[in-house]
Amino acid sequence: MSHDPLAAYPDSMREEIARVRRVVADLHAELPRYELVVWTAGNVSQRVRHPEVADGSADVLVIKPSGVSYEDLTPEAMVVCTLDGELIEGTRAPSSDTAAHAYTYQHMPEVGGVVHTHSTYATAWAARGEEIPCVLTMMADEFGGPIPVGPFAIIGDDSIGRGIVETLSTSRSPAVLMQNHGPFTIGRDARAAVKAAVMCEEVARTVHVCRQLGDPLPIGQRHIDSLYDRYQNVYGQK
Ligand SMILES: O=C(CO)[C@@H](O)[C@H](O)COP(=O)(O)O
Repeated sequence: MSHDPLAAYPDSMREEIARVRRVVADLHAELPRYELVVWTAGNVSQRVRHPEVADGSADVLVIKPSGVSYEDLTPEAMVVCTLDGELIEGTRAPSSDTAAHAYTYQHMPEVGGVVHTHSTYATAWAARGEEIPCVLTMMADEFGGPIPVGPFAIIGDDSIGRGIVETLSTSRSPAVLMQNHGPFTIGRDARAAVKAAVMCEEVARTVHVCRQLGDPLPIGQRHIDSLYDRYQNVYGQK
């Protein structure tokens, strides 16, 4: 009889994992569509919460397999891991950034989605280790201030995840520019994290272009707070 790696999880969680497989597979197509990646250089994940373990310790994450072309990322190709980054279900190894995603979920319980790209303009700011100043109303809306820089960290252990959490735990921004590497974004779900990645690249480009023409004008903190509050709590279809 074949072994079911998800057998220990409640039926409702297994159904949610199947749904999130489709969500995460579909969202990966947004990365090349918005020109945030080349080749396979980006990844998306979403948390699935265990309905009977409130502290999040039994949650899992769904992420793409490492090094697989975006056109081959079907729901069945997605990989399910624990929040320790251990493989639960998948036919290929999970993304090489799984440890960073997992650490973020472990230490930021409100986070439901994580995205990593090497999008050109945001990564250029990361290469300089300079935060993107909040000089656009669009930045105040989505980021609530500057987009911060996280520490230089080498892939392979928890150091990237630690840098993401240390930086974003003291910022309203859903995006962090990991020095010399590129942007990581978070959200209440994977779609929100993908939106943050799209908006991060857009404002990185706009502020870069602005800086070619002169010095951008600052926005007063009172206005940044007001814009952020409106966008986060009023804007759009509720
Ligand atoms: O930054 C890196 C490698 O340095 C990774 O983000 C890869 O570029 C994408 O890796 P996979 O998700 O395909 O494993």
